[in-house]
Amino acid sequence: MELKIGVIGTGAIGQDHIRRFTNKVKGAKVVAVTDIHVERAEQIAQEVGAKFVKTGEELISLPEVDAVVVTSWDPTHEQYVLEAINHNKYVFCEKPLSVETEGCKRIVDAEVKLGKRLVQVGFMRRYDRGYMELKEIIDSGKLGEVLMLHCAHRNVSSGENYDTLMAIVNSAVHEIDVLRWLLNEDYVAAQVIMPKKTSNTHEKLHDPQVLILETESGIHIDVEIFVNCKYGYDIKCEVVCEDGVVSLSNPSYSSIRTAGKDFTGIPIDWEQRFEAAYEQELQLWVDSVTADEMNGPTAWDGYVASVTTTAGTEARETGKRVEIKIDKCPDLYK
Ligand SMILES: NC(=O)c1ccc[n+]([C@@H]2O[C@H](COP(=O)([O-])OP(=O)(O)OC[C@H]3O[C@@H](n4cnc5c(N)ncnc54)[C@H](O)[C@@H]3O)[C@@H](O)[C@H]2O)c1
Ligand SMILES: O[C@H]1[C@H](O)[C@@H](O)[C@H](O)[C@@H](O)[C@H]1O
Repeated sequence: MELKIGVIGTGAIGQDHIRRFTNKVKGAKVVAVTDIHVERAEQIAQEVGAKFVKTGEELISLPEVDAVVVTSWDPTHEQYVLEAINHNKYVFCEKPLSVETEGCKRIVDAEVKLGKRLVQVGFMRRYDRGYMELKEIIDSGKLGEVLMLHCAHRNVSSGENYDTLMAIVNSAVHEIDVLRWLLNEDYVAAQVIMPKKTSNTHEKLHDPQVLILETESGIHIDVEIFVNCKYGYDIKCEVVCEDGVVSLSNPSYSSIRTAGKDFTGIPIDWEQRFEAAYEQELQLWVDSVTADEMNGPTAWDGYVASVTTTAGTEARETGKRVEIKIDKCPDLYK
């Protein structure tokens, strides 16, 4: 039996996910879509044989929709996730779970009240082979204790609507989630350094920024966020341990050597860099919904990410080291 999915938001990643559900993921079918950009959504609905509906609320209430995917703009996520929980339906929500920590908390409270986990957050890096290998090496203890992590999150360019706030809330949120998963510990403090601003940005965006995090055991993490780096989509993560260093490398299957130089490709965007991770993420989500048991990144992970990004924002605004205080984790998420 196929899982029948409704997708809210048929923009860039919404279309990518619809394509994956249609062509790659086994056991699922997109049966309904909605977007405020009606014409495009209607066309996509027609292409995949789905129904177009006018609103997210209407889509969630359709009896033929078993599970919901939220790929609309950040500020709309919370309302649709809460609505799906009200309808007792599984929901996959792209990050961030909510633009406010209080919003994430409302979602966590709704799940706790229901006594069941229905939400998965789109932190796809946990499904990337590179990060999985780093985790395996760290967990094996072969290199001793982890001491420091040096990371970079570089995008080729950012749009006019991408502002200073988003560097941490929209981009570094991926590192915030995946590094916590990698190290199996939470953060205790954040600081932000604002280096010299690139000329390839606009007035509302200070680019690059450096986010510094400290974990419970004292591990130091620095994350460079540079979203107009121009040359490629470059995600770096170097883990410095007591007895060695382990680093992420970009997936690359060939290189060219000529005229005394060695050229290796760099992915151009997140879609290319994390293609395999997105596919695995959605396949495992479909499998877990079908088995009626969630096992991906939870609403609690979305909440912790939000507490951390909020502390990062405060640290940037005040120029101070800000402590990160996380509520007690409810039993539902242990
Ligand atoms: N995991 C990742 O790597 C990743 C990558 C890209 C985007 N995202 C997240 O996915 C979301 C979408 O990003 P995008 O790049 O596809 O943006 P986008 O602007 O291309 O698409 C968003 C779509 O949502 C629609 N929309 C907005 N409000 C709506 C509403 N109330 N009801 C229905 N449709 C609505 C817009 O019309 C648009 O078509 C964002 O939250 C973003 O943070 C995650
Ligand atoms: O929304 C996108 C997306 O999450 C990408 O994975 C990230 O690299 C970008 O910086 C961000 O703007």
